[in-house]
Amino acid sequence: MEIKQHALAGVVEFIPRVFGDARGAFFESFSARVMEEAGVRENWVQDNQSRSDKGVLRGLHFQRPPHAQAKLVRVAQGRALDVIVDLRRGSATYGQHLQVELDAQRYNMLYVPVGFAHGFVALEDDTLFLYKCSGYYQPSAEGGILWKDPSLRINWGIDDPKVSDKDQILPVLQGFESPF
Ligand SMILES: Cc1cn([C@H]2C[C@H](O)[C@@H](COP(=O)(O)OP(=O)(O)O[C@H]3O[C@H](C)C(=O)[C@H](O)[C@H]3O)O2)c(=O)[nH]c1=O
Repeated sequence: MEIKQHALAGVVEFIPRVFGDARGAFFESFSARVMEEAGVRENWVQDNQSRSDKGVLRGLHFQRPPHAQAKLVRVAQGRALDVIVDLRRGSATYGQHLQVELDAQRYNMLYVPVGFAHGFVALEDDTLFLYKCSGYYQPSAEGGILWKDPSLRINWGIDDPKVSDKDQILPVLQGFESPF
């Protein structure tokens, strides 16, 4: 397992060893020991899975404390461009974002600490997006930032994504009071 510390403090990418053979492929999709080695210490309490066709964009979401969630995200089928935005008020990289392509060839995974808004756009049909959460779903604590906020300068690589009505009315970062 390759462990890559990204420029946004605390964000870690895991690139597992994938064992291919004539039958297909195998890889370890979660190891508490590897998390410990990487300094990731979370109590994962909920696994989520969503399926999205090409062009579907979900995000940018978070849950406010005390229901904030760290996430460990990966793609089990297809490909997605994952995007996280640093909303930690004390962070030197506040408002900055990171993009990581997740796919079902390398099976790379991204650890997203508490304090980030998270979203992705599916790059292929039938993209299966799986993620662990360190907090349970709490609808009343849901918040987010508008995916196309011009101040974020995110290049999603797609002009007209399919976005839920709920996500189309999320606030922009300017004037936003981060809860982190
Ligand atoms: C997130 C969630 C949703 N739901 C229900 C609520 C709705 O009836 C339905 C779809 O929810 P939503 O439209 O919020 O799903 P996404 O747009 O994929 O939301 C996710 O999108 C981005 C990528 C994230 O990082 C978050 O984990 C999450 O907000 O599933 C649940 O029952 N439990 C849950 O944990």
